[in-house]
Amino acid sequence: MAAKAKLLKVVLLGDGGVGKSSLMNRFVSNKFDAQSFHTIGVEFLNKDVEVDNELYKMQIWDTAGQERFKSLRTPFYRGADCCLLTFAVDDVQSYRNLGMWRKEFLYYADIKEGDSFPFVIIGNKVDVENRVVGSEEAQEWCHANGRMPYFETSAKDSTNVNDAFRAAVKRLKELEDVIDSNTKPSHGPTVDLKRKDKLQSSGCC
Ligand SMILES: Nc1nc2c(ncn2[C@@H]2O[C@H](COP(=O)(O)OP(=O)(O)OP(=O)(O)O)[C@@H](O)[C@H]2O)c(=O)[nH]1
Repeated sequence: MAAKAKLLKVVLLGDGGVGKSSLMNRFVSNKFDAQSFHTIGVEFLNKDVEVDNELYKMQIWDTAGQERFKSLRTPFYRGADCCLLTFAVDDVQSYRNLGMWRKEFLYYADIKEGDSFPFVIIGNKVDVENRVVGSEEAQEWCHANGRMPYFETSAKDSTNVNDAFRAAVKRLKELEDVIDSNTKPSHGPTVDLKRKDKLQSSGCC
């Protein structure tokens, strides 16, 4: 019998119009709609993936980025296993808002600032000619804010979309490995690491 896939709740956040729905649809159905409408509330789709010989069912929650839908999206943050924070490389305000999105997620997911949590940052729309956010600048921000993995994607032409979603699973596994190795018996001082939410940021990768 085939092994059962582990269910992972993945939340997609970012300003309205940066391409969250388009990324989800490209990843799950390999489709792109140039006339994509704003999301109202949340929608989710599932996709099975294999990472390091393990099966995962990624349940991807696409949220409405517009401020007026805040109360509709925030109840869905709790229980998330990973979070993809998205901006568009041709929209500097969406890049400046990354910190706000991170804070909003941690607050409503009830995760303490400084706790270890698998975020991945996505700079979408790299196919456009008028990009205004540079790669290095974005990478530096990711490094300074918990060494989060950074991917530049295009939902339109598929660039890096699979890799960005899979990176969320890999990041989760990396942080779990850090927790596992920290909870193995050692001869050092005893620290209560039974609960994931007590682990401080490990700052790997
Ligand atoms: N050129 C280009 N356009 C894109 C890309 N991804 C999305 N778009 C377009 O950007 C617009 C907004 O895309 P959506 O996927 O609806 O954006 P969203 O982040 O889900 O927006 P909200 O639902 O309002 O939060 C649509 O016209 C898409 O076709 C991309 O990679 N390249």
